[in-house]
Amino acid sequence: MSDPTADPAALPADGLAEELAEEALARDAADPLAQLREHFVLDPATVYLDGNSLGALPKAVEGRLADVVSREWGRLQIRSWEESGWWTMPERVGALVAPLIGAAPGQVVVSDSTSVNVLKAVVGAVRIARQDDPVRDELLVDAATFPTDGYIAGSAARLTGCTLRALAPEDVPAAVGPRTAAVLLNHVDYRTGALHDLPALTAAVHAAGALAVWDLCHSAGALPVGVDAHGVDFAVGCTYKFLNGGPGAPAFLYVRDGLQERFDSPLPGWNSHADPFAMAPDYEPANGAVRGRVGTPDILSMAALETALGVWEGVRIEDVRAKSLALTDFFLRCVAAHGPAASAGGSVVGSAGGGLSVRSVTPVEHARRGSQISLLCDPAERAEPVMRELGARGVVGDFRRPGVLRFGFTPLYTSFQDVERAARVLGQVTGGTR
Ligand SMILES: Cc1ncc(COP(=O)(O)O)c(C=O)c1O
Ligand SMILES: Nc1c(O)cccc1C(=O)C[C@H](N)C(=O)O
Repeated sequence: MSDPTADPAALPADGLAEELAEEALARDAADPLAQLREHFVLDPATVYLDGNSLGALPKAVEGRLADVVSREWGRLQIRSWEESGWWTMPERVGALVAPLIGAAPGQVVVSDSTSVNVLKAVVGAVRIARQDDPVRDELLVDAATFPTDGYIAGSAARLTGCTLRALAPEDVPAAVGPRTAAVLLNHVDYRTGALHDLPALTAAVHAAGALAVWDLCHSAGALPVGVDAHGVDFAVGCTYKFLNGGPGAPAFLYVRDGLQERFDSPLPGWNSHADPFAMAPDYEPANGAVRGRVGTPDILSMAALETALGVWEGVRIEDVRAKSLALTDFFLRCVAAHGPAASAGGSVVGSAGGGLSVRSVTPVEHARRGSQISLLCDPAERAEPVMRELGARGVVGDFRRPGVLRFGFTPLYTSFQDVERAARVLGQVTGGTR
């Protein structure tokens, strides 16, 4: 078997494709997480590399939803708020997400969408920063952020009277200062798959006396986050990507223990009231993670998510990370092997017939890589038809303008054979394969 850490350009050309196929088989046979794939509904004819957008369906979800619909809703009806534990689901499901992001109990609630939780977290953070120091009137945001975070940060700035400044995450330590109230950053960049240095950036934000809000959409369930260990103040994230909760599954909100009593949510709905059924005219916030709730939870989606999270029982996020890095390393090697490959600036470049080349824009260093590989096509206009053709040949990734092919790797169900096949088909589609 080839050395998995070998430089792709240094591998022998002859028989390389066969070697990689054999290596994939051997690595799947040795993979300690391999049996988890059995928990998912997967089409054997398709390689699914889009779990960074919508995770695959865990098999147990269908039965759970059938039961929630027919028994809990159909027969128990309104009694289910108590008898089926519907009312406390946001905290209960939050407690299942907590260990996956390194949070001790009582700090995570599952509720609403990530977009909505960004508003709660950013406004909440600015309000706390202002309690300590009213002069703080600046909000910093990752310039390359997923758009919803930028739009909502803009609204949060208007609501709180802050100015909003967009900048690259690596420029935060130099930019954050005595006027900064809060900084909103993405742990993993949705387009490039770059992993930002959460511990160092959080420390830099704190050194300036500001609060750090992290969007964990592309890291929760893909790698260890360590929110408690690194002193993160607020965090939000999707549950329909690497946590496989299903389309539109409710998002999570983390509020650090030490800030919970001071968290003044901009969306103080009746579900976060200390005594919701008092139906009191005045708002009195509940304590703990419940304070992040707003209105009636979406029980069907929440039930799907709760069951989906059952797959994680006994799974260590460190093992998931190790497999994720092995999968992405292997993909880069296979992509290089299936197109005439060269190494350029540390990134794999495959250039193929018809003047098409692909270049990885995902950092090579493990410490800077999430669980996806993004290949930039040159010319960019070829990316969309390439992804369409990949889909037609049973390889599902996605495309982001201007010319990025995104491939997401979910260690719970992605195999090394999936990776090898995807790269081989990509080579065929781009015209560079052996
Ligand atoms: C980084 C990031 N933040 C937020 C979102 C979206 O959140 P919502 O579920 O509210 O659409 C996504 C993906 O859709 C995302 O990738
Ligand atoms: N949430 C999505 C949706 O409702 C439709 C299509 C895609 C999505 C996504 O999750 C996109 C994803 N956040 C991204 O990284 O691009």
